[in-house]
Amino acid sequence: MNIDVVGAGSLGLLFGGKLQKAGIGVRFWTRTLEQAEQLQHKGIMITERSGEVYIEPEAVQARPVSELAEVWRETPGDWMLLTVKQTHVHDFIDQIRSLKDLSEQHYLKIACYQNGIGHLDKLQAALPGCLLCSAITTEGVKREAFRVQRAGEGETRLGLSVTSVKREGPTDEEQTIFTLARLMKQAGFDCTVSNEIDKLIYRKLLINAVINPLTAIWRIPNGELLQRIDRLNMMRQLYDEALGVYEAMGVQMDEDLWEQVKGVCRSTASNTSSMLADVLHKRTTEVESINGSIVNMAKQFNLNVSAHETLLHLIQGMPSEGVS
Ligand SMILES: NC(=O)C1=CN([C@@H]2O[C@H](COP(=O)(O)OP(=O)(O)OC[C@H]3O[C@@H](n4cnc5c(N)ncnc54)[C@H](OP(=O)(O)O)[C@@H]3O)[C@@H](O)[C@H]2O)C=CC1
Ligand SMILES: CC(C)(CO)C(=O)C(=O)O
Repeated sequence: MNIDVVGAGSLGLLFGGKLQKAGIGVRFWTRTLEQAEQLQHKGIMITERSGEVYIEPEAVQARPVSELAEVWRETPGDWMLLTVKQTHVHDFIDQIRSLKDLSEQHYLKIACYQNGIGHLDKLQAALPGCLLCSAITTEGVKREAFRVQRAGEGETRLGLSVTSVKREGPTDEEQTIFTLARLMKQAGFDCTVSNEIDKLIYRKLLINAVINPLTAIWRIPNGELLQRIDRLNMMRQLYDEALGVYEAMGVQMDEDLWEQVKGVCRSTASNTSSMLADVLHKRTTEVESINGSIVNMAKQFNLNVSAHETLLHLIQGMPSEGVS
């Protein structure tokens, strides 16, 4: 079994590193040659509550993603874990577009970890023959060079979104996804297959659409959103607007979702949200695929989502190096 991890960032190094430690073959594909070389010289260090996991440099297979298509034609992998940000999905597509006509035996199976929505449609359009599995995870991981810090042990759910086009032919897609889940479990992750993955995608989207832009604008950790009534009111407005859109779309959410949103603020109280981290590092944020998606969905129903729209523009207008 060979797993290709595309994007050796926080999630990529955590999942790839632990899969490799469990004896599964892993190849890391980096954006730059420099990062591939760094991993091969330093190895990978994962710090978790239960201790440290170290992958020796000589055990790390890392190459720049520009070589992926060529290597794949010779030695195809079994699964690809796509752990780049939403803002880099189009670059990934450009790198592997030439693999879109692979044989039936070696078709691409990609597990997509991105927050927000929009990536599945882009991937499906560019790579119509591939199997797209969504990976929704509550892991909280940070990276500094070759070291990753796992905040706690989250849950990962794999599944086929209704937007994924069923592949033709005899392949049993569900069994294939169960196989990936088994490997993840073997590597120590709480990972199962869900037949409600769309609900989880929309739940996560709503949580990110409420917490991320506000923490990024106010530059506060997640828990501080609950400390003042004016912050809570703003959260509630974002929540109500998003829920109105979901209702119009016929997307069902749990009755206690508002409590769940506040629960995430509590359980990740000291976290710097990913959007705040991007703003602080002057990186392009994922706001377009988070609040921007809510705005786009609202347009289809002529709904007013002014809070999402305003935050979308405020965050898009923040200084960035324009790295994507
Ligand atoms: N971190 C977390 O705890 C969680 C993250 N997510 C989601 O998962 C996704 C990934 O997040 P995260 O791991 O934190 O992000 P990171 O920025 O840590 O990692 C992304 C990695 O992808 C690399 N990359 C960019 N473009 C390419 C490319 N074309 N080919 C190969 N590699 C590329 C980046 O390289 P470089 O650094 O050189 O630019 C970087 O190392 C995001 O959508 C995020 O919202 C979801 C749940 C939890
Ligand atoms: C749930 C939350 C808000 C945790 O920080 C997150 O997913 C993020 O920061 O992107």
